[in-house]
Amino acid sequence: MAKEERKRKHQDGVIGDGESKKVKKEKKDKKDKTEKKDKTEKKDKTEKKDKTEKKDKKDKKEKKEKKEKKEKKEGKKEKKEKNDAVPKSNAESVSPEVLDSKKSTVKYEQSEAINSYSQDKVDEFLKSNEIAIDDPEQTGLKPILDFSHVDLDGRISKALEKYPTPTPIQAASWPFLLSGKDVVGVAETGSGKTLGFGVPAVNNFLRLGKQGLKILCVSPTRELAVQIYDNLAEVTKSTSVKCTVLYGGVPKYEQIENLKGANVVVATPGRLIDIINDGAINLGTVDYLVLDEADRMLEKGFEQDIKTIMQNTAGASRQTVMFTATWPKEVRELASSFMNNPVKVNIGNRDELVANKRIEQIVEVIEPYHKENKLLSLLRKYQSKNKNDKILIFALYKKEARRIESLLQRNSFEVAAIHGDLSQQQRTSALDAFKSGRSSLLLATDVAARGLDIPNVKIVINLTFPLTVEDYVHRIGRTGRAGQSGIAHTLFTEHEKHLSGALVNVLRGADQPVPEELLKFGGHTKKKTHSVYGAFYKDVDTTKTAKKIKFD
Ligand SMILES: Nc1ncnc2c1ncn2[C@@H]1O[C@H](COP(=O)(O)OP(=O)(O)OP(=O)(O)O)[C@@H](O)[C@H]1O
Repeated sequence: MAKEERKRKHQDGVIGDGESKKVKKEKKDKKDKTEKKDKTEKKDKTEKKDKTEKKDKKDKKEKKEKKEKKEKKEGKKEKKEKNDAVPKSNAESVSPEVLDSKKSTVKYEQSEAINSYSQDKVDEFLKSNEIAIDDPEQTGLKPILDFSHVDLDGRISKALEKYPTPTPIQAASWPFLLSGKDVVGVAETGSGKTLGFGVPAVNNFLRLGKQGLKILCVSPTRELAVQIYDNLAEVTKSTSVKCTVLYGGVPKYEQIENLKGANVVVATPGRLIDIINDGAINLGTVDYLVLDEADRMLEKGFEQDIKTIMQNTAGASRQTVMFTATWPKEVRELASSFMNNPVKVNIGNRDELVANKRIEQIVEVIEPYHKENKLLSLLRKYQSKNKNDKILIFALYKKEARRIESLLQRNSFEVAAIHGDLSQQQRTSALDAFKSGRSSLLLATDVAARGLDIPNVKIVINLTFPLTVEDYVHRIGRTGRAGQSGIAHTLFTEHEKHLSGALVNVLRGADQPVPEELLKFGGHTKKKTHSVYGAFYKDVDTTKTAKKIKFD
């Protein structure tokens, strides 16, 4: 097992539920394999004869399939040539637009309001919001600049009333999602991605009079699954659409009961597969599948689960949607193997790893043994400014989290904690206390790094740097959400020096100051440090000589 993967497994909740089951299953599979081997050898002899006969048949079949494939390809090429004939900048001429997607039932009509605005206006909007759209079919669909520009079911529009305008990721991705296209949406943390994929899903469900279980959204952590569920339940509250959520750490019975009549399921992969194996859910009708935090879902720890889930859904007629704030090159190929000609909507230059620019990033290079005292003084400093400012502290491992939790308690800090040694009930109530403001300090492992939308987190403190710089971007993204500002204060030690180059790039990319001490690790910058993410570093200035930090 790769070192990084092993490290991940020591973290809590980041790896999917049902991990131990997986190991048991592997053992069982191994045993079964040895038994099977003897049988197979005997069988092989008899089969050899049959095979020769079958081979001839197979060859004929393959020839036929090849021919069909070739014909199909030529057909596609013809279609592409047709699309290429529509100039990108001349999208108005396609209006009024009724786009039949590959999913025959889905229709999206570009509204008069959208048709009436000029390409210059569109270009200006795309430019000022740093939106890049890569549409392989060149449909020329324009972004929506206002909620009224899209014909949403009235009950959904009502749920959106509290928001003034669509966020850039919503504006740019909705036309494609409503058209039934596969979409990869990459946008900064806290930029409204949940409604980005949720609203079109529910709208098409209602508009097309769908029935049964149609929408499945898979998320890497239990807390995030619950949050997505809450969002979708809010959007659908005055409709007959039934949403439900499946996650581990709590009894299955009630969740299975709730599946009856569900149209939308939000789930963590481990519990979902468990319920598939119980035969208690049929995903065969699912035609809208979302991977939230998609890069995380495609990492090795989840990859096989995702494949299993995909195989259980409606296949060819499935619309597949992946949303994320970080999109390392290394997962893109795998992602595209699950998708059909996806449209890529990129907000900000997300080909590079970029943090939310509204977050003030402070990085202090310190000696490891100073970390705990430093944490205490930081907490005093930030709490003296405003006692009620919410502060989220990240530790790397649950063992560390436990130690820090008691350190804080000994020093009279009231802290809620969320890590894998706690029961799901304790995790949920700690998160609730922090969300509601009853507790202004939350100590967490990376189980809380991704996706959690906690109002008014003012400060994120990284007590220990995460395993990857992507995780860093997600962690600090718990502040500065929905247009607000925030502070991320990171303690960086020699133990993480292999990530210094990547961190320098993130700081520079967000116009943040780079401490001298961090640059001094420059000579140690490695090109590849994570088995999945691989090299995502730009070159950094390594001309400064590295000064070795001494440890006692
Ligand atoms: N159109 C909108 N206008 C203003 N706020 C919005 C809009 N859409 C969603 N929001 C709010 O923005 C906040 C962040 O949204 P969300 O949790 O979907 O972010 P995200 O992009 O998924 O972040 P992450 O990458 O961390 O998962 C939420 O509180 C949500 O209610």
